[in-house]
Amino acid sequence: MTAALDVAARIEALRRELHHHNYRYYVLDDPEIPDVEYDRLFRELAELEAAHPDLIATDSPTQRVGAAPRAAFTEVAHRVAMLSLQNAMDETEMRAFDDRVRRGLGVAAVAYVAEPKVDGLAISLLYEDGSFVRGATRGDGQRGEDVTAQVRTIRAVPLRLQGDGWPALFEVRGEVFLPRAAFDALNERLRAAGARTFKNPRNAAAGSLRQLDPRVTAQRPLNIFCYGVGAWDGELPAATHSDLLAVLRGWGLPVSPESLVVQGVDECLAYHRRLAERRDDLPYDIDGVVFKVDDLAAQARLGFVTREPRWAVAFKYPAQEALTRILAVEFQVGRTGAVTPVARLEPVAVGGVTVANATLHNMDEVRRKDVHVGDTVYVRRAGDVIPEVVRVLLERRPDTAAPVVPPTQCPVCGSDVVRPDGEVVARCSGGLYCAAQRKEAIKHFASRRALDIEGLGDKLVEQLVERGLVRDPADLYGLAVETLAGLDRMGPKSAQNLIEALERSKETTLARFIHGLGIREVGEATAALLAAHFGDLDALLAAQPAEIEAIHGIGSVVATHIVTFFAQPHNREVIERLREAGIHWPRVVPTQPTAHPLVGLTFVITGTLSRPRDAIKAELEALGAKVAGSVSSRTDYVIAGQDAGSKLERARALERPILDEAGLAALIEDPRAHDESLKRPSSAPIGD
Ligand SMILES: NC(=O)c1ccc[n+]([C@@H]2O[C@H](COP(=O)([O-])OP(=O)(O)OC[C@H]3O[C@@H](n4cnc5c(N)ncnc54)[C@H](O)[C@@H]3O)[C@@H](O)[C@H]2O)c1
Ligand SMILES: [Zn+2]
Repeated sequence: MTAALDVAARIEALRRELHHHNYRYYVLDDPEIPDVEYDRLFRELAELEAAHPDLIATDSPTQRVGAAPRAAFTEVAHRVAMLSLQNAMDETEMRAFDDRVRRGLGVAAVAYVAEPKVDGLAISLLYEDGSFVRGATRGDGQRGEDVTAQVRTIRAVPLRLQGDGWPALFEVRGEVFLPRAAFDALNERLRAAGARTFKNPRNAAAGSLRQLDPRVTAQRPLNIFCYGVGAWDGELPAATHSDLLAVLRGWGLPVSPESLVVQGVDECLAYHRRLAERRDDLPYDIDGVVFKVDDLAAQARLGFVTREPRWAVAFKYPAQEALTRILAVEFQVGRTGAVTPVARLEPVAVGGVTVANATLHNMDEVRRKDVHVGDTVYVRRAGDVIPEVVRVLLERRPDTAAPVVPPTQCPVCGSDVVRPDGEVVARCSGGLYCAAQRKEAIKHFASRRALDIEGLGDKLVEQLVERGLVRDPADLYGLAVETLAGLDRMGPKSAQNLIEALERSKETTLARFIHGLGIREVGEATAALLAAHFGDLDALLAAQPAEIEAIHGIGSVVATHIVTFFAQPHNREVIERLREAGIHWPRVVPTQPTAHPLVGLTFVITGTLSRPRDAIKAELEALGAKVAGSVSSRTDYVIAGQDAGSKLERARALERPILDEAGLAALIEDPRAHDESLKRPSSAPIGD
């Protein structure tokens, strides 16, 4: 007695739950749980109902299709019901389907049409005298939503048919879908706008088509494949489903290029396997292959059960979405120091592979999705992209769930992690030392505009780091000829050349050295300003943020980057070792507030430069110079960019010194050059 009551209660609970999920899925296009979870509940209900037929109710989710139309749309009554499909989850179930079909028809083998089951939503297109007149969603199978205006925005739907021979009135059915790339782009836009994103392309297609404002639909590049017909005036112009598809194609209706006639169940299985291999490469999501009895007369003999035809089956692929638990959130350090959260998952099968990690992008994303360690999450993996945590199931959060705490220290090297205001990405500040950033740091240090180590190309740096010969830029100066000569594509000669280039690079300038350290956002110009201001490295190492920020042309964010960089003990160690290796530079006379190197000099700026003229003007004024609007005999320097016109001509006529941007950087870096140039007669202009 209690057992029977328990069953009835369980059936009731399952129905309530499934109704709720149907509403989220079909009406809101925003499912709470992945399909596999839904299917599990659905199967449990179907089994209980099969064992207790007296408890079946006509409003049970097992007896119906989809959900009733939304009241906001005009309702459309389907002349021929739009049904669902029976499923086969594996080879055994696929063979069982074929057995039922053969027994039903009393034949030894059956020809089927194979069609990819594109993951979108079913649509009915009504044509009258060759013109598109109405589009409708499936709804609950009997009544759908009138989406004519929305369907008109889909370019692939012909508003007027080609050729001839169509009946006065007929209905074609197909699947509207959103290609995966368009789905990614759409979610990106929604995320940027702070709006709710779609879980997958299917929900995005349904949500886009079921927009009350067709202008919104028009912005989403929906597509369609037609796979069948509904109401039809008169005789069908074909005896088989494959011929019918050919007729539709001839009228200009898009049919999947993958559809194919296959003979018997073994060819069905082979087709299913072949398409599985290409699943990730298709530009749209598919969740299986639909096999349909090709002979239309045979289809009619087989007929229907409650919610699905007996002559078709959806042979499913492994689901691309699943539920699992977050065991931990770890932080990975990228090549350029970006620190990214990664979820370690209880391993789960998604899209045919076992997934144990999923990206969480950045801390903003972690907060937006409210991810806690211990949470049950909805993960998705489609195409060849990294699996993603789509959503947290808050109702399944355990009491022990812990918020994600971003690290303050780099998990690789222990340096401080910083995240400047307004930036999304947190970064490790141990650029010179951090193992995750090694290759990039050394490549930059050796580059032409930094220490200019000739012959030390990217490939060679990679080799040196991968073989453990070099861990930071200072290690370069301890390399021996014999070690280098043993590397790929290196001989004794090139090894010797590299050693000599390393030797030459030791004689550099302070600005190049600062630039070579690879401090975030410190490029050549900023390095030159720092060198000019501080004069020597120790003064810079001891500088407070306020002093750096006071230098014209350097903002607070960059000042923070500089101070944080020099505050890392590991970075300092590398700098010390570089100095011990013998790297040196000519002393720079530091800029004193009272003795700016350019005090009293007048500049004129003309032409197009790499930075706004105002920025250069501000920089010059900070160094004590005046910037004038026109060239005269009292002009000390003319800074000329691209396409300079009359001012440049006048400077030449007056024989004033002309500098390009590099010349200006050199002057700021080493103001003594100015004294030199002033000693020269001003009749020797710099530049051409
Ligand atoms: N996650 C949730 O909360 C939730 C809720 C409700 C339903 N669902 C999911 O929806 C599915 C059930 O929905 P359904 O009844 O629409 O069935 P279905 O999607 O499994 O199969 C029927 C549909 O397949 C589509 N289709 C694609 N290609 C086709 C082709 N070549 N020929 C014929 N049809 C083709 C049509 O739209 C058709 O309506 C299940 O996978 C279920 O998990 C999920
Ligand atoms: Zn680090």
